[in-house]
Amino acid sequence: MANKVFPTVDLSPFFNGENDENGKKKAKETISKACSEYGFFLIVNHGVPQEFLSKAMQLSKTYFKYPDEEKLKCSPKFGVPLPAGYIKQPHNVPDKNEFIIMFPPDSSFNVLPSNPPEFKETLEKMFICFSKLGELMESIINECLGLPTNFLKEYNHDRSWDLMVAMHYFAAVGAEDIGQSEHEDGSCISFVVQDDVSGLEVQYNGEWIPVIPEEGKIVVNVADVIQVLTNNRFKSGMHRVASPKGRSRNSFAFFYNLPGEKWVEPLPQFTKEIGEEPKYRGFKNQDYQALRMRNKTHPPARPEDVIRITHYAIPTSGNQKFA
Ligand SMILES: O=C(O)CCC(=O)C(=O)O
Ligand SMILES: [Fe+2]
Repeated sequence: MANKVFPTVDLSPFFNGENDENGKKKAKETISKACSEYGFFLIVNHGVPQEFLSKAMQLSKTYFKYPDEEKLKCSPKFGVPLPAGYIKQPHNVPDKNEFIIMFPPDSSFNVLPSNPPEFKETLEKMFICFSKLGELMESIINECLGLPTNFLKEYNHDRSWDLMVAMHYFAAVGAEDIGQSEHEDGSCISFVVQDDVSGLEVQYNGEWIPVIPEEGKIVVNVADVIQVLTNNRFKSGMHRVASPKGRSRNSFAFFYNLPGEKWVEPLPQFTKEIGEEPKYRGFKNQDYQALRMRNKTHPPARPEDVIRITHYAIPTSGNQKFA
């Protein structure tokens, strides 16, 4: 079954030098439409070889099958600002998953597995591939939005806040189990590589639409930072991962982030230059990220108390949804 809603964008024109202007234009139109409606699309010919992705997925599956005592050898270091390493969700949270979080390969926070052999090196290589892909996607989105050349690149110049997560979702046991609860990503742009077990779903027109796994395709979504900068022109899509039935599921997520010290607010191009009121008050990225982290460390009793980007929304008559 192929994806009904989410379009596939061929990125090959962006690797062919200057000579496929038509191909680039088509890709940008598709991306712009998807981002203004629901924020998700898929990419092919993205420059990350399929054999490499399959190998990474296989190594990740092997790792997560190890007994806990082996996996716990990668427990996060004490005293780090953000935990990197192996983490299993506590029993009292609805999300039934475990994962390895990593920062850029040169980060001293990383605690990466020494088994299976080659897993660590593969994760590090993958991080670098995704970081490059993030730069490319950011430049395409910059063009889709008609921003000055290199605007986003200069604004988001420091890659040390990027992170990658190797995820393992446990097969469903109870009816209310969820793989990952509904959320929007707090990044600029996110990438997901899924195995062949479905689960990722995006909210669109009040329905949860599955993003069907297709070999070789990488899922891309624009996230909260882009939504705020563009004053909602591009949407940070709400998504979740359903609990896999019968067998477990593996995926990789890469978050192309904005450095913590950056100020985020709707850009003049999407507000005063076009006569629109800003839909968000400005904030320092790290303050928002800290609130999101608190959602995880101290989950609020009521789902409506989870801090999302709407925390910064300015309630106006034209912004009823956020009031
Ligand atoms: O595993 C997936 O398919 C999606 C993961 C995700 O949405 C996330 O980690 O933010
Ligand atoms: Fe996500």
